[in-house]
Amino acid sequence: MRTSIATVSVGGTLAEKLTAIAAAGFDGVEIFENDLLASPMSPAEVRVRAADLGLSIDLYQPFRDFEAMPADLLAANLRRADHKFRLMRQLGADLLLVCSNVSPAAIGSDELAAEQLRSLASLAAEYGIRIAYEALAWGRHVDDYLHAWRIVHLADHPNLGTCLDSFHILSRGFDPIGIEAIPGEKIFFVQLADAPILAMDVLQWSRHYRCFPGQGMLDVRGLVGHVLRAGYSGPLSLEVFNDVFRQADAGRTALDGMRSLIALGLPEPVVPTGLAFAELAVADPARLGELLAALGFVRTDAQRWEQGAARIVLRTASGEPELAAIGLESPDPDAALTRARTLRATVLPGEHAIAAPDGTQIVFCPPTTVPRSGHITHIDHVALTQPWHHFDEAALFYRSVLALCPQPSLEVPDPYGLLRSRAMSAGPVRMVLNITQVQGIPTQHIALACDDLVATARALPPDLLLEIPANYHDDLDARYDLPFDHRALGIMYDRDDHGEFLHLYTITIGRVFFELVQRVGGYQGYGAVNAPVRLAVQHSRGPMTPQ
Ligand SMILES: O=C(O)c1ccc(O)c(O)c1
Ligand SMILES: [Mg+2]
Repeated sequence: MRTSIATVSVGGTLAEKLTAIAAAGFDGVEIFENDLLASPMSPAEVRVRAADLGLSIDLYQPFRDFEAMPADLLAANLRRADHKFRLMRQLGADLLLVCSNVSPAAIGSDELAAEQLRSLASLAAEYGIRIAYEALAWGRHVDDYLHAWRIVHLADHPNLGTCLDSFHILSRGFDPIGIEAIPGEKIFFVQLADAPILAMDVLQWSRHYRCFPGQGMLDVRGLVGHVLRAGYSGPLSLEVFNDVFRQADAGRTALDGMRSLIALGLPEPVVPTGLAFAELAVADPARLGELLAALGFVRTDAQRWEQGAARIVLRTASGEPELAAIGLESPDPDAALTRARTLRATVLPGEHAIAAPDGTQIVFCPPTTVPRSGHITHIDHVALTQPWHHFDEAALFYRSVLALCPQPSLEVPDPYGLLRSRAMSAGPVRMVLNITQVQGIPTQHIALACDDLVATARALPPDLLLEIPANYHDDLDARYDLPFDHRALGIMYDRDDHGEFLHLYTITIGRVFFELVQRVGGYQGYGAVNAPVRLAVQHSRGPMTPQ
């Protein structure tokens, strides 16, 4: 399948966009009109530049508010189209996207829409150009892909087909199964975008929050299946409007887009079965060793500390302690590494090691079984702080390379801003991605699963624990009648429909702190309701000093 991407999807000038898109390995581009209008390059120069970079120009877009207009506007509209066809000839593009009319002047008549689109297609044919008609999710009369297809069918012109855009179809909840009823050769173009589920006006949602397939919650993979079964053989093209991507590095965004398309073509990945270890890079392991010993860990060699299946490695390195590597138990480490390589992940020296977007090393390990040795049984989750403009990239990486399922994003108030948090999980493997724009050194934490938190907390020296304000404990007393002394033990608490969650935090050393968690029943979350209190205390303790 050929790959393409709309220039609107990445940041930079048109020239910078084309360079980044070519470097990421795309076959072609959709030229977005705004990018051309703002460019000092003439259409002919753009054509040459794209050709030099090995990119075909697959589509020019958008052409707006054309169909089903009062008869007296048709001539002016065709004149406007004629200008664009001349432009496209210089550009070397032979496909024009016409999106459904949003003008209040548009008339709700399929016959009129078909008739005017037929005139447009006839004019286009004189230039060797074809028209792809797309239903915008907020079109005035046409907002459904099957409605757009009915009009195309009615118009019955060889130079007129339809353009399917996954966002417009899936955002409105339309069933994509209907795609299979459209003859493949009448699907002239396919645009792909994902999006997080947000309750907002669909136009705002589309223009600001689209993301690459796999980064959001829409079933883009399923839609592509329908498109292929319909017999479509043209390019799969990414069309993403995203405020963050516009500001991010074009090369990195384009590569991420390419990764999302590669992932769509791969079989479902091998799912990891456990968190094998967490490795911290530390200059002076003494303080962390002291903390681990207090938590009941036993040192098994110069660098390794273990308790049950929870393994912490302290690797000597300069700088503040930070999380350097995470071990993932995989039923097939070789296959996991091959998949990562296919998805253009950075493969590191050493066995089965790759780099996550934030530089954290991920190591695929074979599963092991370990006897219990204390109350701490294994690593429950690892929380990583991401730079704000790499959040979606990280989500795609953890999903496509590591087979973790994204959970909905949460927003957590911090005294100095807002923290966005998204868990990625597969069974017992849980990672939490946090982004914050709050000034300070971003923290990372390792949450250790414990089978009796009350007993463990009793044995801990209080000066190693984060002190939780009395107001929090007063509120817990108001809400629940808990059978343990949460106040004296410094334990925080949450409950959902499936079970209970008890947790506490250690002090922060460098960038890293530990959380001890006990899940009772089938509690699904991470105690996010308590995170604002934890963040406020961590700020007041001062380890997150502004950089
Ligand atoms: O937001 C828009 O107007 C717009 C334009 C062209 C498209 O292909 C599209 O999907 C959306
Ligand atoms: Mg589109």
